Amino acid sequence: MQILSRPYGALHYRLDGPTGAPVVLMANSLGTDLRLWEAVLPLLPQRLRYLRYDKQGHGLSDLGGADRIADHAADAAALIEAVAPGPVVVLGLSIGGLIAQRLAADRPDLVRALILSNTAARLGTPDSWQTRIEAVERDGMASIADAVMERWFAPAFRATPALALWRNMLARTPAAGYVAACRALAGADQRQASAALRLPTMVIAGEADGASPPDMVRATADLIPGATFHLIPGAGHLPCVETPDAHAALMTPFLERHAA
Ligand SMILES: O=C(O)CCC(=O)CC(=O)O
Repeated sequence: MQILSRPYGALHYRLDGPTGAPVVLMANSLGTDLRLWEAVLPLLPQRLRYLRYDKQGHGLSDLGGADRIADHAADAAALIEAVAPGPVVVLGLSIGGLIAQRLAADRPDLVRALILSNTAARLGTPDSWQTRIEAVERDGMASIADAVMERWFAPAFRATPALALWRNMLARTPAAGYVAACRALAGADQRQASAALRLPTMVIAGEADGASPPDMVRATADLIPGATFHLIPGAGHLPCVETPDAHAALMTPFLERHAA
């Protein structure tokens, strides 16, 4: 297990791939840990190195209490500086995509190109996040799990035995870590900063995504000059889990081109 020391404690990460190869940083969604990428990782170019991590308050990382996306972006910057010779390609999914956009805005020296999957420059509303925070604080993580599974996955995947594992991952996320990340999402509006981004960017949506529907994702692609928009038919919020072949097929040419 690999650990980066942060002021609040340990940040758990994992680096896979050939020593010295160009690095791709992968930033997870809300309520998931670095296992999010396990199905898609073997399908991506094997000449590259993949740096995954558990954002604070998730997986094996300590709870930092960060309630701003900028704090999560600072963790990502520290990880790149410690582990990878930046600039790197950053792949962020959902809140991970907001972290990626913030990182590219705050530390353009560390980011070579962006893949923004199932995300937007603004996700939900402060009120919708407050409602979710109150539900978790009152009734615990398990109380929101069924509704979240419906937003994460299309019906066909929800009928498979694998659903139980993803439900468990969510339900076992520390409530305090989840709530802190919800607070960061409530305050996150990257629209102005992302409109000023000037780097190669691909944006991916899932046709059946109930958390970041295609129109919302497309609006963010339209905001970033030169960004390309791609839709995965039948995919929900986590195409790296549900349709890894299609997700990898879209990302591979971009990675081959931009991960120097
Ligand atoms: O997945 C994320 O990072 C945030 C978007 C969301 O609300 C996903 C969910 O439905 O839990």
